Amino acid sequence: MGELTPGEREVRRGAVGELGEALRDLVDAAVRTEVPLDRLTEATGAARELTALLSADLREVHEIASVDDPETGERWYSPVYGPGSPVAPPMVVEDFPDEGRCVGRVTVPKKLEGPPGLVHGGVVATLLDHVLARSARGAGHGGLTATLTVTYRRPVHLGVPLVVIGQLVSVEGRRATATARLVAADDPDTTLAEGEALLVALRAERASEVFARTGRDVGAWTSRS
Ligand SMILES: CCCCCCCCCCCC(=O)SCCNC(=O)CCNC(=O)[C@H](O)C(C)(C)COP(=O)(O)OP(=O)(O)OC[C@H]1O[C@@H](n2cnc3c(N)ncnc32)[C@H](O)[C@@H]1OP(=O)(O)O
Repeated sequence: MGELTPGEREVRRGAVGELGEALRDLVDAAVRTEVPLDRLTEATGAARELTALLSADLREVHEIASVDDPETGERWYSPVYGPGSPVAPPMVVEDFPDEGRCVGRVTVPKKLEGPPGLVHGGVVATLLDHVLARSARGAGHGGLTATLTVTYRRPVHLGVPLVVIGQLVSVEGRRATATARLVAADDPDTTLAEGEALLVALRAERASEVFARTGRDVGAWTSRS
């Protein structure tokens, strides 16, 4: 599919979000089901039919989705916040660019479980990484994560509304430092996990090389974004 007009993109984004929600429900059912074997087999056949339906027109692995805007960095299939992603929790993020801050709200479902009943530690790191990079990007310092330090202070439970706050702390040339906290929405004074990251903006020519395979102009990871 070629580039969409803004109107077409909005319509398609709505449909992509609906499919994403339906697939997240499906994934949730798939990881929680205890139905008998014959039902599992029946579901496998139905899932394969659905795959064939969607596979009639697929992007190559590096191609950017027609619903995305690579210049602003919007990713409709982001594994963190993408409305179309079956694997995203998904997190809903509010940006406060003037304050170099962003606030994510998320309730992590069963599919992202680590220890029984708890959120997988790698998922905690992913949520923190996202708000760390995003707080810097919102304030005009787009960059890739060069270092990420995560401190796990308390177990993070599945099915509980969480708030993840990213804050840009400092900028020096192409380097930005940000910190983040993850708390339960009903107990915001108790830090469950915290993160610190160094984000390094790509030089424009390096960004062209790194993203060449997408075939599009991707500006969101350089210092001008
Ligand atoms: C709307 C929706 C929004 C959506 C918002 C979306 C948010 C999504 C968040 C996802 C974030 C990710 O997962 S990003 C993906 C994971 N990260 C990556 O893939 C990065 C892989 N690493 C690299 O590509 C590279 O190592 C870089 C880019 C980090 C640095 O390489 P480079 O660009 O060549 O930089 P280089 O010249 O070496 O260094 C530049 C400066 O940074 C310093 N520096 C570089 N690396 C380090 C380091 N590890 N520790 C300390 N310092 C370092 C250097 O000393 C130097 O300082 P000085 O000499 O200038 O003083």
